[in-house]
Amino acid sequence: MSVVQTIFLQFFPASISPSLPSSIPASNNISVKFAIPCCSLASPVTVVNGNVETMPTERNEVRLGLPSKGRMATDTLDLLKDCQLSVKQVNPRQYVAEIPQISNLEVWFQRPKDIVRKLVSGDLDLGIVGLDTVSEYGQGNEDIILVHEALDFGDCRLSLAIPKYGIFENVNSLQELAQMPQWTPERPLRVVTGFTYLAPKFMKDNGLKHVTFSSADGALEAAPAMGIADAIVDLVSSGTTLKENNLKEIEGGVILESQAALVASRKSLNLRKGVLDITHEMLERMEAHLRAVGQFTVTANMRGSSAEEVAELILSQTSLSGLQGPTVSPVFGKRDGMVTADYYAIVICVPKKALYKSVQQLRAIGGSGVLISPLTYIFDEETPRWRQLLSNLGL
Ligand SMILES: Nc1ncnc2c1ncn2[C@@H]1O[C@H](COP(=O)(O)OP(=O)(O)OP(=O)(O)O)[C@@H](O)[C@H]1O
Ligand SMILES: O=P(O)(O)OC[C@H]1O[C@H](OP(=O)(O)OP(=O)(O)O)[C@H](O)[C@@H]1O
Ligand SMILES: [Mg+2]
Repeated sequence: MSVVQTIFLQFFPASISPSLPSSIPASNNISVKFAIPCCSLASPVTVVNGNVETMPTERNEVRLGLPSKGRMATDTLDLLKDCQLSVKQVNPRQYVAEIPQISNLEVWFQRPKDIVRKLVSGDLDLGIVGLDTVSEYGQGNEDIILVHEALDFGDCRLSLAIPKYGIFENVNSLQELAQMPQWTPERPLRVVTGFTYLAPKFMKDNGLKHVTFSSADGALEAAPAMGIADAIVDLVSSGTTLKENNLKEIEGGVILESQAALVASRKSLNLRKGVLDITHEMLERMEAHLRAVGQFTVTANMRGSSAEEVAELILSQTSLSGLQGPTVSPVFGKRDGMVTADYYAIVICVPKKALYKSVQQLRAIGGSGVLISPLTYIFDEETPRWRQLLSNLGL
């Protein structure tokens, strides 16, 4: 990690821009903070990697935005709980809370779209929201960084859907939809969606010309049957809502795949004290938990004349190799006054789907006293996502 130097300079507003950025080489990673005396309106600026950045609003606490309601709210709290991060909310109508395990962190409950907006405005530093919301409301803003893009809940896809009936009966791909003679400048394809940024962008990127959009917040699936629209762009998970409303997805019609993600403001990571450390801790806890989901530790006793012999036996079985090979330790006993190891205890890590097969294979090679317990965390040496985040920040 490179060193970030901080230089405090005093200056008057008129002298700010011309000389500073060019005098600082981009590779030097120098952070320059300006204190502006007698001028409460101007924000301090910082130079990171040669770029001038405005300091987000002055405050000391780090802020994490969590969904206040809707289907993501409970799952988000459950994930944090599984990471031993308990969100303490005094009462459900209060929008601020704390996580006692992480000091100086404020939790703010907000609607998902507002979490993204507030990350962009600098009113939040971190957030947990769906990737669909990040893309729709972040609109490609480079200040929003995906810290963990796969939190393993809120899985859905943003998809274009059309009726199964009428003129669409034999239309099964985006290409076929685009080539329908019905769509003209006078009578365009009418699409209803809550994704008013992503949907038009997708249609444009895919060369669909005669399209108009209207927006609605919910129950979009009713619009085609009501005659209000020809097609919809909405989230699909199980596909039940589409099916129940006689709609279908088409080939090439998936706009994006989504699940919950941990996101952060680049500015906050670069400039606000404590944000990078808190992000690191949250990322480590989340990765350790998510890696452990569905994994079990299996311990058993095996008879053998040496640890190597037992290890060889175990490694000869396809379902018993574990995360990094088996741990084999001697179990000592006393025979004829001599301390000997007739048994070896083995410990392996097995995914849930291979659990029963592993037990069968262990028994087949002489394993006994098989104990199984679920894994809570797997902490790796250093998470690739952390390295990627640092490199993304130029650190
Ligand atoms: N059917 C679904 N299955 C799984 N995840 C979904 C589904 N629908 C939405 N999501 C995920 O949950 C997030 C929140 O959706 P939800 O419907 O709770 O709120 P919203 O409709 O976006 O918010 P609001 O009601 O405040 O406008 C979505 O952005 C998406 O990531
Ligand atoms: O494929 P499915 O599993 O049927 O899920 C898809 C539905 O879920 C979401 O609606 P939600 O239930 O959030 O209601 P909303 O329209 O009020 O947001 C989405 O807008 C779809 O309507
Ligand atoms: Mg919804």
